[in-house]
Amino acid sequence: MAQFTEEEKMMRRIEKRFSKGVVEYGLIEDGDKILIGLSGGKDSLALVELLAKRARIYKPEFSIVVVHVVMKNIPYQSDVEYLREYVESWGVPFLLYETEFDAATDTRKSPCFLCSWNRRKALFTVAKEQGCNKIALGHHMDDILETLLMNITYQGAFSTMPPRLVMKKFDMTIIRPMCLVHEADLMELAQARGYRKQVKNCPYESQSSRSTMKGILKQLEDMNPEARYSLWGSMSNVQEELLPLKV
Ligand SMILES: Nc1ncnc2c1ncn2[C@@H]1O[C@H](COP(=O)(O)OP(=O)(O)OP(=O)(O)O)[C@@H](O)[C@H]1O
Repeated sequence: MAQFTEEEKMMRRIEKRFSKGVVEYGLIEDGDKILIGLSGGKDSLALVELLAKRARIYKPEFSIVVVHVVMKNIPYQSDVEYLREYVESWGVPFLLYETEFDAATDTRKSPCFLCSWNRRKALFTVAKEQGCNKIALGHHMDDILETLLMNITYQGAFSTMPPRLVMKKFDMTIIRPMCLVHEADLMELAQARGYRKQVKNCPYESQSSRSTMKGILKQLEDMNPEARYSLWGSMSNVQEELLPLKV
């Protein structure tokens, strides 16, 4: 019987969960043109590899293009040449898109909100320019569960970042093909591939509530090793009759 190395086992786990997510949530269809948002972090670097390999398979037939958005007014250095080389090594076209925003014009909104809003706008602009019908983001299962816990705790809403979000108004669909992939596996992949770390020096960056939720997810898994699957399952098993719905 074939013996797999730890690295091969990790890759098989990632590819299996990636394919399951893609099929279960209907993320890729024949004729799709998908724009991948590449931040330079480990998750979107992995997403480029997974989608590039998938695009070589005959069915469904789809094409991909990658964009890295640089926010000129944020002193956040990206190693653009490294990203370009990495993406092109997978045979995928790489685009660089520079934009900026003025945090002083809307002081009611935090710079982080404005930055991510403008980054999202840039992704839509490039997707339209390139004739893409979908935008793929590098969120994984842990990101989605942490957002679920954050939305319950801070927003009082049972919601998260869905694997597939159809935005009718913009004629665009956001997809998260790594929705079932575990972050621990992506960390191993990053090490195995030796991704170059991007210098993060955004003066506004704070990850506090997300890293608290990461800790809570970990505690839940310590209590019940199946907790992540239960949390995930709860999102498609809403028992309305057992909830306090107002009359
Ligand atoms: N500067 C950017 N240019 C293009 N896409 C981006 C950029 N920043 C983020 N994205 C997209 O949005 C997703 C979520 O962004 P977020 O900032 O939460 O991720 P990250 O932790 O910086 O990086 P990654 O998820 O790639 O490890 C990324 O996975 C990527 O697909």
